[in-house]
Amino acid sequence: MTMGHAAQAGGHDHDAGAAGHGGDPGRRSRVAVMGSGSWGTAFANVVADAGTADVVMWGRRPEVVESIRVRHENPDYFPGLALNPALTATSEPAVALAGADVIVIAVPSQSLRANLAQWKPHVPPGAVVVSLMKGIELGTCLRMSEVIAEVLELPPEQVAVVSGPNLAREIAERQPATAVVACTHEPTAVHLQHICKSAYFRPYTNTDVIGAELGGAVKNVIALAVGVAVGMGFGDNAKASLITRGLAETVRLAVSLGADEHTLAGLAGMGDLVATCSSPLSRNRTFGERLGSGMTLDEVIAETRQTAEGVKSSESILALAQRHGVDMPITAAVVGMMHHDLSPAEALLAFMSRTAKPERYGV
Ligand SMILES: NC(=O)C1=CN([C@@H]2O[C@H](COP(=O)(O)OP(=O)(O)OC[C@H]3O[C@@H](n4cnc5c(N)ncnc54)[C@H](O)[C@@H]3O)[C@@H](O)[C@H]2O)C=CC1
Ligand SMILES: O=C(CO)COP(=O)(O)O
Repeated sequence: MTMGHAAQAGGHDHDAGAAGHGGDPGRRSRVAVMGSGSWGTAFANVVADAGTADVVMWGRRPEVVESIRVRHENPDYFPGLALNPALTATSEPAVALAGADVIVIAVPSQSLRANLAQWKPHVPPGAVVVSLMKGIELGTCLRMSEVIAEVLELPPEQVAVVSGPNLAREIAERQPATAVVACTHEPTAVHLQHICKSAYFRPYTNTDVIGAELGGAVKNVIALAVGVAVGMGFGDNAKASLITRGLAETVRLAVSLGADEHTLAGLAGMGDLVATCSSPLSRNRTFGERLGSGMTLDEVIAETRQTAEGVKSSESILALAQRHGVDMPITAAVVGMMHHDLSPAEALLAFMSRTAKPERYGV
């Protein structure tokens, strides 16, 4: 299903128009979307379709930027798909960031810190920075919003997260979807909700940033495990078991880090987990499926063009869990397969031969 631009443009609320942090209630927002891969492009298009803000994208490759600007198309990620003609693009970070009151970031998680260091001199004071990323930094075990706050020296009310069941291709095709906009400062979340709410994209606010981010990061790891099971030829019982026990270990970690467990029962937790683990569009699930079907890790890596965040983040998530004394057996099995030459068959054996337990423990 692809809806025309006229159909989406009217979908925004007028009751949520209060400006966010440092904003001027009467002024139209300027949104910079940093990253023109799959999700950066699809989300920039959502904001342009919502119609309440001017949107400029930043991308590294001049030819992609030129195509977005002139032909309203991102040929690398969504060939043939018409982007909103109001979307503009640049390959100069300083140009994208100039005058932005909202900065949305969609680069691979492990490159975020280096990108922020380059962008920092151009970030306007008072801008709200929104993470679309679903990863945990290697080494520091920090969530993306924590990396943003640390490098840009921003208070929590200027840092937000958008997460949920948001497979980029479906959203680029303007299929209906929901999401969570999380910020500890609720008026900021409401402002961002206003900026990205359209006829096909329905964001809900939440003040639980920790839960929203951990839900998004851990589901990538569980999707790798589900993919492996699918690749090994297993059916829906195995998938449902991994999704459900994956949610259990996500909740254990998130709650021990201060999240509200209701967030993990919501769109950024269960919603995203179900979408990602069920969809052939998921890069993480596809990565796992290739490994489970007998390809070597090197072969899978060579075939994977886009970011499968769970591969690297599985290590930082397991380190975080160990630091907090949280048991995450599926994550441990994924780390074994991704980083320690554990075969899918060995990982399955390790998981199934764990000591018997009550369903609910350690929360
Ligand atoms: N694609 C999806 O459906 C969704 C992705 N996400 C998250 O969004 C984040 C970005 O993912 P995608 O856009 O899907 O990835 P992608 O692989 O499609 O695009 C990543 C973009 O970052 C650029 N890039 C790569 N290395 C870079 C570096 N060192 N510095 C600056 N830019 C660099 C690439 O050229 C590309 O434009 C990830 O954390 C992912 O988990 C979240 C929701 C949905
Ligand atoms: O986060 C996503 C959907 O919400 C996209 O998942 P993948 O990164 O596995 O494609």
